[in-house]
Amino acid sequence: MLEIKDIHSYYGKSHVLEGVSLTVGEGELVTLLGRNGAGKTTTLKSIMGLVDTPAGSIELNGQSLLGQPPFRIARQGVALVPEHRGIFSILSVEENLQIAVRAGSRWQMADIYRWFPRLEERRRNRGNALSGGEQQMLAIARALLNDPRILLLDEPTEGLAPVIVDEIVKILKAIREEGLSVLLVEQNLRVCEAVADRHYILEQGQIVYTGSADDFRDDPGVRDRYLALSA
Ligand SMILES: Nc1ncnc2c1ncn2[C@@H]1O[C@H](COP(=O)(O)OP(=O)(O)OP(=O)(O)O)[C@@H](O)[C@H]1O
Repeated sequence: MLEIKDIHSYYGKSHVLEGVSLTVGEGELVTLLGRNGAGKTTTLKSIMGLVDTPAGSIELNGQSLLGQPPFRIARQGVALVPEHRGIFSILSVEENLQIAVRAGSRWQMADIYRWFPRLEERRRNRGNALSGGEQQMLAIARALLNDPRILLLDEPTEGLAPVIVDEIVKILKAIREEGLSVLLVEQNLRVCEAVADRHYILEQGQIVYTGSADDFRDDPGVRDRYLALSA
């Protein structure tokens, strides 16, 4: 499905990703962990064509994404939900969703309201009247309406109250059950362990660990070595 091999990414002269390789299989939910500044967001941006990635390869179902403009990458089935959510604050929830609806998409408004009853309750509220958790749900819902083949999520639970985090976990599990592939950047280990099939850890622009959910759970040393400061 998604196959990244040995990518190098830069901000100007600053060499941030130094040979990152990872894969996300069909229907797999994979997390990308690591301390602040490790390069997690940059990895998602590299997939989406938003940073300079002059070396390596990025393929979705065998088709190269590298070097294509972001709108083409989106059309090929990659959806990014960025950390700052990217919803329209002056539009209502319903309007935010309507402009993302695509004819022929696997998911339509009715599906979204079934998955996110809270968004249906709030459908006439403007984006800027929503809580952080509701904004996050709206951003995920908009991405789903685009009918992606893979969803890239950047810290969807950051700054949210525990009860809302639980709702996001439920949504992530539902997305996984639908068979959608997901690459999740997340600092909350409880969330990662609740939903993931596999984990990668990034450190200073390099992958330093990869393991199944079971391997990761059974090896607390990994956490101490690579994540202790941010967990
Ligand atoms: N627009 C930018 N211009 C220059 N350097 C940047 C830019 N964005 C990020 N960086 C640098 O790239 C490195 C990786 O940043 P990145 O945001 O990918 O890390 P991260 O693992 O997502 O961390 P965080 O959890 O803090 O978001 C950091 O050293 C950061 O300072």
